Amino acid sequence: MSTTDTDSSPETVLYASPAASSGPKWVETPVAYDGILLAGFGGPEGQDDVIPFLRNVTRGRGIPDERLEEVAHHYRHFGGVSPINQHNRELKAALEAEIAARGLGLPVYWGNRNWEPYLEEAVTEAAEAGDTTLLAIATSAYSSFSSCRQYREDYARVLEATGLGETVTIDKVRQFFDHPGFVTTFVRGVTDAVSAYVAEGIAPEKIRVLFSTHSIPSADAERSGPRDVDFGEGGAYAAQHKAVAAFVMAEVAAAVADVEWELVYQSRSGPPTQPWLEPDVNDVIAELPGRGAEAVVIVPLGFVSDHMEVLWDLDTEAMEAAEEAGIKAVRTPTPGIDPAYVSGLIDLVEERLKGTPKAERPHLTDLGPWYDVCRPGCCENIRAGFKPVAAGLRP
Ligand SMILES: CC1=C(CCC(=O)O)c2cc3nc(cc4[nH]c(cc5[nH]c(cc1n2)c(C)c5CCC(=O)O)c(CCC(=O)O)c4C)C(CCC(=O)O)=C3C
Ligand SMILES: [Fe+2]
Repeated sequence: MSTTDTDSSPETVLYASPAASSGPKWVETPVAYDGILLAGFGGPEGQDDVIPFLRNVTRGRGIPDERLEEVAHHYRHFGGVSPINQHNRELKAALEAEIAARGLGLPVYWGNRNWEPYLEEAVTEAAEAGDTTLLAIATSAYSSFSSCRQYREDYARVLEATGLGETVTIDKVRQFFDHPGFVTTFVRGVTDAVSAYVAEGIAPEKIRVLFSTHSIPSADAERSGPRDVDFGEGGAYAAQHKAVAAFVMAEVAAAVADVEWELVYQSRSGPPTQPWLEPDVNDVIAELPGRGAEAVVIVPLGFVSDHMEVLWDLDTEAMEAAEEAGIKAVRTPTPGIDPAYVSGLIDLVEERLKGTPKAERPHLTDLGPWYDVCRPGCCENIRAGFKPVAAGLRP
């Protein structure tokens, strides 16, 4: 399987033209970006925010009220506060420090898709400062509607809503699932966890590593990534996770021991009649003792920080499942503001500023380095219908 650009030569990296309204839409020379747009998911920061936030997230997608109540309960348990905004404040500060250390002189504007500060405010602030050629970093590493295209739809929606569509362009860095900066935390976390179990006297054959990511509708998964490349069952989304997990486990085998692993899914929503990616993390944990496991390492491979999906679905529910199953369990860290992750994100910015050829771009799996510019139809979602997107190749 190859992921060469499908409608241009594999070596060709395309860049947005700074002038959105005139001239070619895409050019083949690097762009002098003048600001970074840090795009977050957003989360509530008090009990009164919880329901309005959930309505924002599910707007137009027909999530039943019962499901909203169920999810509201997870937030209420933590005082109505998701840690995700605080993570992004810290990430913004860390990115600014790295940019300053490298003398790049780029401001970072932070905005969220679903809660304050909204992307609208960030883009308006950038435009007011005269920073109109923006490079977005979304806090999301893989390809799928929810993890890539929906961010691009929101950039387009915000440009329209603010009336800045003719003055501001928003490009994005490539999906970074296999960039060393993102993967380092997971390699270290799994290596440490497996080593600790072995040091406790647990044989490697009795250990299982479960890589967990957000479940998505199977139909979205099939459409993840560029339209005309076949990535097998689960599309690019599943293929990317499996490739990164295999890389991590090869590192663990070299450092400690060979350990069995599996990709599992969490946080499913939507009606039971709609197929989503499986198996569920808790179902697999329940079966582990019957398969000879005594200890499990849970790896939040799909997530960049310890937000609600990690705190509730893994640290609360999956830990309970492990206790019920009578096996030992640990959860490894997310990248958060790991210096390797922060510096990796700025490497992604620099490769765009410099126009680093694809062949020289760091990537740890055969699937990468991923596209800078999403191809037409990439990560489409037929349920949500067609909406305009930014940061894509014009059809
Ligand atoms: C792939 C993926 C990521 C990873 C990529 C990325 O990070 O972007 C992600 C992240 C997140 N998802 C989050 C929260 C929610 N996701 C929901 C709903 C959904 N997520 C989906 C997918 C993903 N989600 C899907 C297919 C749905 C259902 C339909 C829909 O709405 O598209 C709902 C609605 C209620 C429910 O159905 O559970 C909530 C509240 C938070 C914030 C956590 C916090 O506050 O700390 C974060 C970081
Ligand atoms: Fe989600």
